[in-house]
Amino acid sequence: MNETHHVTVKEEQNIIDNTRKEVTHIFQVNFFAMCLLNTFPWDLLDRELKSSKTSDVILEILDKTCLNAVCRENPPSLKYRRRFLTELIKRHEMLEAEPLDALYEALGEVMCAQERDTCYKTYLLPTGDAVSLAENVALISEGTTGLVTWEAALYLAEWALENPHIFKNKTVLELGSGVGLTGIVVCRSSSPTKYIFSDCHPTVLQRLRDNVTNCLTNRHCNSVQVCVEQQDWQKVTDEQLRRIHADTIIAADVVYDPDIISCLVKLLARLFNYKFQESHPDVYIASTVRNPQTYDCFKTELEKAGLKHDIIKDAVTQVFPYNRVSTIEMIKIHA
Ligand SMILES: C[S@@+](CC[C@H](N)C(=O)[O-])C[C@H]1O[C@@H](n2cnc3c(N)ncnc32)[C@H](O)[C@@H]1O
Repeated sequence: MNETHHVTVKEEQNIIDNTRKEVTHIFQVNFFAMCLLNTFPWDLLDRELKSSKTSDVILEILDKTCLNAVCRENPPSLKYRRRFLTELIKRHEMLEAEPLDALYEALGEVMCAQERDTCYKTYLLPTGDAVSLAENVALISEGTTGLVTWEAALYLAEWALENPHIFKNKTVLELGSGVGLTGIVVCRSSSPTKYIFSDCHPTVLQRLRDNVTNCLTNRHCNSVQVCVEQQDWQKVTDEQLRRIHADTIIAADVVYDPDIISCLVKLLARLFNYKFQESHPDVYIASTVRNPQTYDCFKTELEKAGLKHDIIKDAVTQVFPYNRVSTIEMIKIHA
């Protein structure tokens, strides 16, 4: 019997449809997280345009990005949308097809509007749910790094999605929460009893409160008790720590400046040495290793404070789009 399988017209159409769905989905995920435009799969789009000989895929992308309801409500920055639409128009022009009115109308709309300091980045969860956070356009502003989501926060959130048991029915304290991505994902996916977001910077705290209020409504996690606290690692009191009584402590990208390492380690040592807690908390810290010297200094300080650590090497499923070139290391600290 001849076992050669000839691809039927229907199967071929299915392959084409799936490829198109995949391309439009990647464009949507990258657009809402405001990924660099050169990380978009433009070559796949070009191929799709050439093979289908229609502009349909461009219209689908437009529908899933600039014209999508999420974009109307929580838009990426104007500059970003302008550059995105300009690139989309360029790709479409290469097809030598009739100009698409919808593309030019969308560009016209963003050309007239006025840029703001704040934009929205939206991260899509595996359930399809969106987490839209108000973030600053600049990586550092108002003297803080806390107004944007950093890669280690996205990594820690991906790890949390795969390890809900670490958080389920626990009181979780997050140090240096920034705009709140990790905690919001944990609260939406892992059913902690209580989640305490914390930071020291007043503008960051205000932004954090807004994001937490918008992203953690009763619809998302009605059983989690959520609060946002001002907590400076240098000033946090025994009374505050006693009241929080955390089972699990997490932090992302808090080891970036040699000046703050010593007060962070002192706080961690206090958390381990408290008599009021029958058992030690579980402490997980995810860090982007930008400067190996700074990171080594953190580990040396941990050792000096009598704290040991294990490197967590779990592979995580990639959920969020971010630059995975830099090394991100997660450690679990123990006494
Ligand atoms: C690089 S950002 C990381 C924010 C967030 N965890 C993320 O990864 O997206 C560092 C955060 O640590 C906070 N931070 C720095 N020093 C602190 C201190 N002494 N006490 C409390 N928070 C601090 C900053 O305000 C900032 O929000």
